[in-house]
Amino acid sequence: MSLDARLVVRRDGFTLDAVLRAEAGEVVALLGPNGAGKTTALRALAGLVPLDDGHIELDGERLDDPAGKLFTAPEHRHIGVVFQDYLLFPHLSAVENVAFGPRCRGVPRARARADAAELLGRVGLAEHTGKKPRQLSGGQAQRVALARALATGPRLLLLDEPLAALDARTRLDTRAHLRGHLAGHAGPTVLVTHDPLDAMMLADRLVILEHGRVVQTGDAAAITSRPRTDYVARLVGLNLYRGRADGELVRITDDFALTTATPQHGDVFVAFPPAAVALYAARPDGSPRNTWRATVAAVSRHGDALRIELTGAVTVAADVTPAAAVQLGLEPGREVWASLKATEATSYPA
Ligand SMILES: Nc1ncnc2c1ncn2[C@@H]1O[C@H](COP(=O)(O)OP(=O)(O)OP(=O)(O)O)[C@@H](O)[C@H]1O
Repeated sequence: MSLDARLVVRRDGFTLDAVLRAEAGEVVALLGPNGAGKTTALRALAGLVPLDDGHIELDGERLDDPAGKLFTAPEHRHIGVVFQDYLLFPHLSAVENVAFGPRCRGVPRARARADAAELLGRVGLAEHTGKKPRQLSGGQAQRVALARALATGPRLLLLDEPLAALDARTRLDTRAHLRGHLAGHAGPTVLVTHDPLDAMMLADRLVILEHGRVVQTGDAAAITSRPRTDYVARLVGLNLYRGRADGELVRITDDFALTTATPQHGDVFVAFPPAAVALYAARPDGSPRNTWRATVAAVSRHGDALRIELTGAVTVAADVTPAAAVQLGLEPGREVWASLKATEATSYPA
């Protein structure tokens, strides 16, 4: 069971053109900012938005192929979908909601109900099978929606912002459970989210979508250590620059260069965490490399630290302790010296 798709959907002022592949049992997260095209991609996979070009192939079977005028209706795709707001039938109980799909496919009532009850038990809702959606908490409704999507034995499972409707506390618990439930699905899973934590905790692989295009793909470790766009760098909290490397020296602009720990040649990215940037009132002694003058543009709270946005030869974020911020008098307009250890800066081919 595998998914092989190139999704092309054209709209006024927006084009989605994304290649998406997922293996059996693999969970792929489509992650991107608002308007990147995540929902459009998911709806195209589900057959709710027709492709303008490209193809969708599941288990080697072509579902959609606009060039060959092939389109498979949503109900014939064998795809399970968990929508963002779950879309449970309000007048049906949890067990009836889950049994609905199999009943529509001709499974006898008693059998469908027994299977549905079994599925609800698996997602920890054995005690709640008779409840209507309005009698369920957000986290419980989410699990009913998941059980309903799995009830027809789908070849592909799609989840649209599966945790977005939940409060922070429920989200934490549900995220942990959801990961386990997804592992029980034999086919590929594609989930859409704009929350990097959801993506990294739930998915085996991340596909980053920006402006309708795939800009980066890889597992969480690869993406977080080697971001390739500003969006991804901000997501994982790294400073990111493009430059030209000649050995350890990377020229970022005409009058700014950084020394890194990783010799490269040609076009590269340079990344380092804000905590690797140290700030001083006067030019620090003994560390001539990677030291530059900067001006504080903004100060904000970031966990236990303060995040200092600096302008100057380059724009950079630095994390300092509140004590250091007070000592240095860090406030917008303050001039400081910034310093970065070469061992903290990584460069990799662009
Ligand atoms: N039915 C539609 N008709 C025309 N344009 C649309 C339609 N739906 C979405 N769009 C546009 O397509 C683009 C992608 O939207 P989409 O909802 O897929 O993005 P998204 O990544 O899911 O964003 P969000 O995280 O905000 O849900 C946007 O520019 C949006 O305005």
